[in-house]
Amino acid sequence: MTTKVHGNHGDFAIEAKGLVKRFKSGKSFVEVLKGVDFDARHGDLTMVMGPSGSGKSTLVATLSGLLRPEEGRVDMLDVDDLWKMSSGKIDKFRLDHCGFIFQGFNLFPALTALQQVEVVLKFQGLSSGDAKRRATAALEEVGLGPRLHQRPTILSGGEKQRVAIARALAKDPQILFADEPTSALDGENGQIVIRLLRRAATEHGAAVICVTHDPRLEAWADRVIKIEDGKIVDDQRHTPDPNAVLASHH
Ligand SMILES: Nc1ncnc2c1ncn2[C@@H]1O[C@H](COP(=O)(O)OP(=O)(O)OP(=O)(O)O)[C@@H](O)[C@H]1O
Repeated sequence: MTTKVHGNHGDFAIEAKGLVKRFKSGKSFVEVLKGVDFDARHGDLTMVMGPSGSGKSTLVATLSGLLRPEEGRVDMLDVDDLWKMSSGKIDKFRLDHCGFIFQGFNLFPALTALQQVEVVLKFQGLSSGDAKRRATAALEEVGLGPRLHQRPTILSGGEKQRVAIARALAKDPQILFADEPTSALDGENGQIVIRLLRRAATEHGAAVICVTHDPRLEAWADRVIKIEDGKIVDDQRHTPDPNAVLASHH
């Protein structure tokens, strides 16, 4: 299975130019993104790092169609200038092509692991049978085959994050956004999660964009972009080590 779909932008899944985002603060505006150029390649795990408040989450929100920038453009897959599209089309694009993983898991309390994943696939238009098969396969891929019928309250933090990853990967997204995906987890579970993100890039060909504070995650990255005070201050390619160790096992 591969999602190496090349849109209009060759190796690039995302190409953004001159992003400016301002928020109102009292009577004035605070500029949180100060003209950011950003790109991400298919098959790369691209890490976005930087201090708290530097604009990482804001950048991801403007790239993924969640937050409209005041200036700049975002080209993604076969879309030129995402923000020129209607909000309905942006939502549809996000649903069809992007997966999201957040720190807080964002699971529905009443649904089992299987239902959490199925619901998204059905929303995308899959039949019940196909949704069930795809959801089961995605949960098995993250090692949750034995937990299909459990609800979030009895799952550990690491298991919940794996459900969220299965939900994001089940639709085989070409672009996967992860915002602090390991920060609520211990080292062992953090390692499971970062390895799954690495695999999403290597084996599924997804462009994985991972926002993190944790410099230890750099070991898995193809590229590390550093942002400070709304500007990109460093951008380095790395050779990832898929077998890197985040924490000693107890
Ligand atoms: N909706 C908003 N309204 C006003 N200010 C905002 C809003 N969202 C973010 N900000 C401000 O923009 C700045 C950047 O926020 P952002 O969440 O992008 O930073 P971050 O680098 O992701 O930080 P963290 O690592 O703490 O999550 C912060 O100063 C924040 O207070």
